[in-house]
Amino acid sequence: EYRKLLMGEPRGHYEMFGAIIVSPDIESCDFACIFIHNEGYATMCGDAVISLMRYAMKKGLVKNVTLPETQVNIQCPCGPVTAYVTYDGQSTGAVRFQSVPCFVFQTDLTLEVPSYGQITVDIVYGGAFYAIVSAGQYCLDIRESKVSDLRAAADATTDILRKQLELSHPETEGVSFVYGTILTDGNDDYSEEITDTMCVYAEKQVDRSPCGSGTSSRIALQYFKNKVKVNQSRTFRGPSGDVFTAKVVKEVNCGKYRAVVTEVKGHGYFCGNSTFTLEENDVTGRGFLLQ
Ligand SMILES: O=C(O)[C@H]1NCC[C@@H]1O
Repeated sequence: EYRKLLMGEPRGHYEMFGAIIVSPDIESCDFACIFIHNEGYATMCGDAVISLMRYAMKKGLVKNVTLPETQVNIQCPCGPVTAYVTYDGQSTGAVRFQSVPCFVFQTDLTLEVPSYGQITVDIVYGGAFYAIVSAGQYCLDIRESKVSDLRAAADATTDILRKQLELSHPETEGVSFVYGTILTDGNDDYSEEITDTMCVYAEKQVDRSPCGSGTSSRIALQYFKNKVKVNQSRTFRGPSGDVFTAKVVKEVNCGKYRAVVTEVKGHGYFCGNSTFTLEENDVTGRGFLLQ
C-alpha cells in the first residue's frame, strides 16, 4: 500500500525498486522494516536494518536509549530481528543485528545451468533463501571478472533453481522461494582474511554491500560445513568494497532443521533526505512507462 502511494499501480519498471517502511509498535516490536520490491513481494533486508537503526536514533524514534549500545526489536518479513546500535550519548556508530534461525536447506546440489554446464550449489536460508556458489565454478574471478559477467552467471543459476527447486520453510510463510544467488571467492575456511561475496537478488539486482541476509546465510553455511565455530568472526566484502563482520551466536532449531542465530555487523551513513509529493492532479507523478 505504501509503495502504491509513492509510485502508483505497477506499470513497468521503476527506478525506485523498493521502499522500506518504518513503523512503530508492530506485534510487540519497536519497528517494522520491510523491503517491498517492485514486483509486489516483501523480503528481509539486513542492509536496511543497519541503516534504519542510525536513522531511528537520530529522529528520536527509539524509546529506551542506553549506552554504549541501544537495543531495538525489528519486525521483518522473515520474523523478529534484534538490532543493537552503538551510541555514546551523542553519536551513533556501527549496528549489529541477530538473525532469525538460519539453516542449510540442501548442500552440494548439482544443476545443469544453461551456458555454464554443471554447477554445484548450497541452498541456505538466512532470512531469505539463497544459492551459494564459488565464482570459480563459472571460470570467473570475483575480484577480477566484470560485474556483468558475474551477474549473468548468478542470474542463470537463480533462474534454473526457481524452475526446478521446490523450497519450503518449516515455520515462516511467504519466504519459500529462491531470492538470489551469492557468488563467493570460495574462501570458506576460517581465516582473519577478508572473503569476497557478491549477492545477485530479486530480479538481477546486484547488492553493492555484502548483503545482510546473504552474510547470515554464508556464515551459517560455513558453520554447518565445520569451517567456523560459534563466536568466530569473519569479514565479508561486497562489490563496492564495504565490509560486514559476522559470526554464529548459538545453535537453535527451526522445524526439523538444525539452525543457528547469526550476528551481522556493519555501518550505514546518511547521504541525504528527500520528501516525495504527489499532487492530486499530477498524472505523470503516478509513474509512466516509455516503450
Ligand atoms: O541486506 C539484505 O538482506 C538485502 N540486500 C539485498 C538483498 C537483501 O534483501
